[in-house]
Amino acid sequence: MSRAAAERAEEVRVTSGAPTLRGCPWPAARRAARAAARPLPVERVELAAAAGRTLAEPLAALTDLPAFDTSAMDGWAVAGPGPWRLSGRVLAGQSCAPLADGAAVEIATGAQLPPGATGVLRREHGALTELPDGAAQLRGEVAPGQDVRPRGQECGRGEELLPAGLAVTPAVLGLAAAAGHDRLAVHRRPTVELLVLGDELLVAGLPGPGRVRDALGPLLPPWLAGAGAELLGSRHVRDDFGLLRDAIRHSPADLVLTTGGTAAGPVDYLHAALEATGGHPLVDGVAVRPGHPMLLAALPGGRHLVGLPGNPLAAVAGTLTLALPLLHALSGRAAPAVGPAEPLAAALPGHPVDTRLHPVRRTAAGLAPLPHDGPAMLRGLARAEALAVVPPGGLAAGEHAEVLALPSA
Ligand SMILES: Nc1nc2c(c(=O)[nH]1)N[C@H]1C(S)=C(S)[C@@H](COP(=O)(O)OP(=O)(O)OC[C@H]3O[C@@H](n4cnc5c(N)ncnc54)[C@H](O)[C@@H]3O)O[C@H]1N2
Ligand code: MOO
Repeated sequence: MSRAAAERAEEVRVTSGAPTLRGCPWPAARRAARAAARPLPVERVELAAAAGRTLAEPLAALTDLPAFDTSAMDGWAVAGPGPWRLSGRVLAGQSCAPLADGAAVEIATGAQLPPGATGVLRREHGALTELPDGAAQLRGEVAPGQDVRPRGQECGRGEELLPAGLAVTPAVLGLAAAAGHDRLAVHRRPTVELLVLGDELLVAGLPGPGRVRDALGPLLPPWLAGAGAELLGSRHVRDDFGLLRDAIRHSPADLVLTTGGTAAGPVDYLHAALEATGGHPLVDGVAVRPGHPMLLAALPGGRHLVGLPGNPLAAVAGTLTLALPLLHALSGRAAPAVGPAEPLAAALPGHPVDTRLHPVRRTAAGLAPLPHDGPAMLRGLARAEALAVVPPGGLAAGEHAEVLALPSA
């Protein structure tokens, strides 16, 4: 089969996929994005390469932690009740001969406790005197087991430390190393190509008559990276049907993310380009403000497209509603935990039928709505900690709102 014929066959398959949700309720759109993809294949990679990916298997301890009885303080390991006769020293990384009752050895934090030791006397709590034979005698109070981290205190060998589906953060890397891992089983990173549409956009300098700065080219990549994606590239595509069609058709990315061109303006070619490339809309418009023209589509070759509206706050809504849930699904990442609903410090008016997403900050009085929340504005978002989810009809002051955390970068 020629490449063109193969592409056509694939296009037919995509077109006969799931039904299109049009103008669907906001919660259903998020669920549809999450359900649109399966996790990418599993790879075993070195720890450094696993950062930012997602655990494909539960992380089990390969050893007891600590792996040996450990001194938690600098001082002396002692055996039995005092006073003790002092001899020698054991440092971290060294091993030491057994201690008989009445004996003590100088010990460093992290050193292996000698067999027979019953506790550790901190340096600042012990007093040394000289015995008639010239040896040192140690006095002090030590409870049994004091300042000892016993073997297996944190976990036993084979114990599950973390579940699959967790993002590999720096803390996860540290724990994996501590527990004896050299490599981790993680999902392949989803790849993304960002296509920024709009002839009016400037990438540098001052906005001028009819010209606006591209706000989404700088805003989106850190969020995509934070979601575990690999950005293959970010480029501007002129308002030209053929250029957009070809950019979508030939993108090698798992997710083609576009900004602008979702509505019905004279040069809004996204829907037509999607159709021409054999894409099948899964979600076409969502009952949410801002952001209602956002869309999600299946593309030939198992790829996906998320179309973010051009207005920057609407694009953010589309990112949170469609792009990030899809990326989480591809990465095999568990959905971020939804926090408890929080009380509002002031009323948040609603849309008659759509969900609203409103930038908020947490204050002592509750969630404070931020001004400058228009679809074309980022001033409110830039100070926001989260977006409050406002159901149709709105919420009064004191009522509780679900909050959508802004993604980490
Ligand atoms: N007749 C209708 N017109 C519009 C509707 C509608 O329902 N009926 N919806 C409006 C809504 S809501 C939105 S949101 C926008 C969506 O428009 P597009 O996705 O087609 O985006 P553009 O037309 O290309 O741009 C809209 C606006 O955003 C600015 N923009 C675009 N990209 C960027 C960027 N990267 N950085 C900063 N600003 C950007 C662009 O200059 C426009 O001002 O459609 C409404 N119209
Ligand atoms: O999605 Mo539009 O930005 O609601 O105005």
